[in-house]
This record gives sequence, C-alpha cells and structure tokens, in this order.
Amino acid sequence: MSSLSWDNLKYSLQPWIRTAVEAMGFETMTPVQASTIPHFCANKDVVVNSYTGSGKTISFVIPVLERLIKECGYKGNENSGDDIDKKMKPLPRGQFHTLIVAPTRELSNQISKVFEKFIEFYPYNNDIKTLLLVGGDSKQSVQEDVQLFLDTNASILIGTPGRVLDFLSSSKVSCKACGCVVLDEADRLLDVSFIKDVESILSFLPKQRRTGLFSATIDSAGMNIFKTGMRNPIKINVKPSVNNNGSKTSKPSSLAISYIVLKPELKLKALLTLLFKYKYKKVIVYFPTCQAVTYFYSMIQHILQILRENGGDDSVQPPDDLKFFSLHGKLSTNSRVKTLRQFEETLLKCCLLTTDVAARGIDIPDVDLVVQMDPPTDTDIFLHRCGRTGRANNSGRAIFMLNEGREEDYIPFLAVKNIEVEELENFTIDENLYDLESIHSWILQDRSRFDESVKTYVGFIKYYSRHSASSIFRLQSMDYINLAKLHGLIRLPKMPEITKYLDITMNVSNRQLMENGGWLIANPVNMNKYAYSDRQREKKRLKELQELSAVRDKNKLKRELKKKNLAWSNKTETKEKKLERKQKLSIKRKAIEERIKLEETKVQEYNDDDEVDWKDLIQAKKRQKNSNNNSEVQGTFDDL
Ligand SMILES: Nc1ncnc2c1ncn2[C@@H]1O[C@H](COP(=O)(O)OP(=O)(O)OP(=O)(O)O)[C@@H](O)[C@H]1O
Repeated sequence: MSSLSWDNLKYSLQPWIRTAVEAMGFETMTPVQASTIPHFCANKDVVVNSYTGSGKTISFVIPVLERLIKECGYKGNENSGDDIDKKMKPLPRGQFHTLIVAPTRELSNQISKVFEKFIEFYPYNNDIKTLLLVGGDSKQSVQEDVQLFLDTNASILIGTPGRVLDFLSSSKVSCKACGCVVLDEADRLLDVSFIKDVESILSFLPKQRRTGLFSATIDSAGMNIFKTGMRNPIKINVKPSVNNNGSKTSKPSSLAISYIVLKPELKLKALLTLLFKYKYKKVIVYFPTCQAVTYFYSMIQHILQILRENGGDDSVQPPDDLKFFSLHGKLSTNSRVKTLRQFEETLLKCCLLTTDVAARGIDIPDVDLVVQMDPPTDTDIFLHRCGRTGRANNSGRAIFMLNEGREEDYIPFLAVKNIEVEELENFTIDENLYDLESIHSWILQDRSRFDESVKTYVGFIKYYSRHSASSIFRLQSMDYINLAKLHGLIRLPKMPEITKYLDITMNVSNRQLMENGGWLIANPVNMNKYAYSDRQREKKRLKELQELSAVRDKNKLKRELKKKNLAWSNKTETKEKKLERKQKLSIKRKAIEERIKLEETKVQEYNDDDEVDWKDLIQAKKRQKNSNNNSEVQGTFDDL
C-alpha cells in the first residue's frame, strides 16, 4: 500500500536510519510505525495499542535514535555538512539519554538487539552505546553494571524494573539528561507486580521528558497510565483488519486460533500427536507453572526414549530431529538467554516448553505453532501467547486445550472479547503413544520424581484457583483423578480441595480410593522404602527417618509427623495467601478501572480507532464534553 511507503512518513528520518530500515528488508512501514514515529519523534508522549507482531518495537526504536541524535549532539544528518572528524558533544560521564523498561530479561535482551542492528548503520566514529540491565545472575552485580555504564558512556539503557531501579539508585548515575522513557508491555509494567518499582523509576527521571507506552493490550492498564506522568499524550490504536464477516477482531488475520476439547489425561498425548504427526517446525508450548515445565520436560524425554528404543508402529515414532528446550523464570539469566538463542537458531524441528515468561514480546519469526496446555489465568495473556506466531504477516496457528465440561464456556467468553476461535478439525489424538503404567514405573524408579509429580499437580490446582474467569475455571468442576493421570501420580496428595471433591462425587471407586489411602496404583508403595536415586538425598532421608523412629514421646512424634505430612496446600499457605491477596487486589483494581473507563466512554464516545488526546479526555471528563482530536490510522498490516 503506497501510503505505507517510508517516503510517505510524516517525518524526515536521518539518512542512516533510512538505510538501516531498507537493509533490514522492511520495504514498507507497518501501520503502527506510520502512526507512531512522527508523533514520538516530535515532542509528543504516546500511548500505543497495536496487535501482536505488528512492529511496535521499531516504532519506538527509530524515534529514540532520532531524538538521541538531536538532543545529545550526536552527528547524524549526512546532508548537514557536518565534518565527520569534528568532535561530537557526548553526554557527560554518568548520564544517559533514554531508558527503556520491559517486564522480562528476554524481552529486554531482544530490544537491545534491535537497537544494535540499527546502530551498526550509524556512519560515524562516535558509536552510540546501549547498556542492558537485567540482573538475575551472580556474575554481574549492579556495581559492575554501573562501572560498565561509566566506562562505555552508554546513552540508551534497557532493562527490567528491579534491576533498573537498583541501577538508578546508585549515586554514580545521574538521570539529569534523560529525555525519553519507554515502557514496553506497559500494561504489565503498570500492574500490581511492577507498579511500585516503575513509579520509583519514573520519580528519578526529569519531568521534562517524553514518555511512550506500548502494548497489544494497553487498555488493561486502565487509569494507571496516568501514573507515568505523561503530558498531553496521543493515543494510537491500531487494530488488525476486520475479518471475513466484517466483525471486529483482536488478532491478526495471519493467525488462526483453534481449540481441542479433551479429558485432562489426554493433554500430553495430544501435544505429542501434534508434534509427531504434523509438519510444524518451530513450536512454543505454554505450561501453567515453572514446575510443570521441568516435570513434563523430563517426562517427555522418558517417553521419547521408550518410543525410540521400542521402534514399533511408524505412526507413533517421534521425528528423529525433534529437539525439546525448556525455559522458565526460575532459571538463571544466562541459561534463559542461551536456551532462547538455541531455540531461535536451530534448524531442527524443535519445541520450547515454557511459561508466561515467554508470553509477551518475544519475536521469533519462524514459530509456526503455539500450544497452550491450559488457558492462562489472565485473558490478555491468551492473546500475547497466541501472538508468538502469525507475526509480521507470516501465517501461524495457535492451539489451546480445554477440559471437557465447564471449560468449554471459554469459547463464547473469548468471542465476547472479539477473539475468534474454531475447533481443530480432523484431529485424532494418538492414545497409544504411551501407557500410564510406563509413567508409573518411571516415577517409582526415583522418589524425587514422585515429589516432582505431586508438586506439579498441587501447583496446577493453585494456579487454577487464580483464574480471573473464575466462573468458568472452577475448582469444584475439576476432574482431580483424571488430572492426576495426566501427571502420572501414583498417589493423590492430601489437599482439602481433593477431599472435598471426593466427598461430593462419592461413588464406589472414589470411596475405595479414599479407603485405599489415595493410591492410584494396584500395589501401594512402602513409603519408608521408597528411595531417592541421589545418594546424598537418600542418606538424608534415611537419617531423618531414623531420628523419627527414635522419638519415644507419642505426642512429639505426632507433632513431627504432622509437620512432615501437612497438606501440601497448607505448607505453602503463606506464599499462596500473599499471591491470592495480590490477585484479589488486581481484580478489584481492574473492576474499578473498567467502571471509570465505562463512565469515560459514556462521556466522550470517542472512536477506538482514532488518535485521542488524553489530556483533553481528562478535561472533557471534567467538563463532560466530547473530545474532538481525531485522525485516521494510515492502514493495516495486512496490506503489506
Ligand atoms: N516495517 C516492517 N516490515 C516488515 N516486517 C517488520 C516491519 N517492522 C517490524 N517488522 C518485523 O515484525 C516482527 C514483529 O515486530 P515486533 O516484535 O516489533 O512486534 P510487536 O508489535 O512488538 O509484537 P508484540 O506485541 O508481540 O511484542 C519482527 O520480526 C520485526 O522484524
């Protein structure tokens, strides 16, 4: 579409930036770039809402570089007659020009790479330097970050909230020259988990600066966007093109979202069928918890080993080149970055098992399938997860699994949010891929696997209880025994939720199960003899066992045993209660914001697809008047 030609951008770019854009193969702008770059390059704060994979990163990277060149005396405009050897005016030591904050280390790292790609085209000797502030590794302390900053004179800082805050708190860092701040995935940065840090970060920065907020779900930030101290911001809202039947949609047309309804115990078999039988090359699979990623990763390795050793029917053979990776927030930064790089670079058929740590912002263009083992607790995340495929007009498929029964209500729930989904057609799960007994034997080989299976199972139940769509995802409707089969549990853990469930659904087999101590295998195991394969761990366990058997005082023994056997849910109670409180607070906050938003909409009735002057909106709210600052977005990404 000719209006998206870079020549038509309503701002004149530095020639080297233009060269960079062309060299990277970006023949035309995306709509969000066409709409955002001119405003953010000029003296405007921006609030940008644009769907996943629509090119938001470059829509702030270019303005940041443009502003930096102008405001810090970097040479840039080749036509200005600047002498290449003329001394530039660098920022004084200890000062920086731009701060970019992103919620995860992976995303910060990715943004810094995009900057680096552009900077390679900067034609002068006085390099523009960036500095990554992500923490999480003992290798590099904040002091070392500060020293690196002083040594390199970095003018663009990119990092996660915690580490950025620590960095800015150093007396050696001055924020005086900071002229621009960007919050990428701003709704996440402004939610309960980050807002305090973000507010503190912003309080360090000069008031006379430009602010840019970017996300595919910015509306979820509600009124919190005003906590960023923006001045007269422009709202840019880019929607994907309307779908075939002309109705609104929240996803790009290059992305197809499908679902599978099944019994929980079949989920892993469904995933493996998708991976073994279909031609998807690069797949991301979302699990609910870090524990689940680790546990199912090792269970899959075990299944692959059995399948490869046994040969057998061709239809159930995993492809030879299929490689699995695992990534979650409890791993070190180094290993997270390394795994993501390997996943990105491998030419083999590969599958990344991960959590929501890789749900937002991650850009790996050739991911052709995203699988969600369960819907996320927050609907916004659903779109972010799906959006890891079908990016930049490349086609992609996202598949999510729903347990039979009440969870099927999630489909109309998504429709209300303009998220179109369809049932996955002609898909048959290969139920013979592996049998439950082989998983049980694997667990019985090592007590640590038993511990992991129980932790993962309990973690899932806790996760489930935190769903924001709690009328659909109800603990009372959960099939706990079938879920236990998915996890390969040999025994049901003691949890009030499960006891309640077994009480309610008391049928003959459940009664037997309860009388049988919750064992899900034919021959209960003698727990005293159930050993860890790790020698040290086993030694420790045996020692503790011996100490317990030496306790003569019956009451003391009872107390000790109680401590050891406390219901899993109670053990983690304080941590869980904290999280629950946070969750409740967040839901309450969202409800209040929704109400305020609704009131505002009534007052202003502004058009979603237009740019809106937010300061005017506030004034309009006060005066109960309509805002009149409207202009059209320049096109849709599908036109590229
Ligand atoms: N003008 C362009 N033409 C073609 N491709 C582009 C253009 N601009 C960006 N891209 C590519 O589009 C992909 C998605 O860009 P980006 O990661 O910025 O999306 P996003 O809108 O931030 O998505 P998300 O909300 O998921 O983070 C990247 O691979 C990027 O290289």
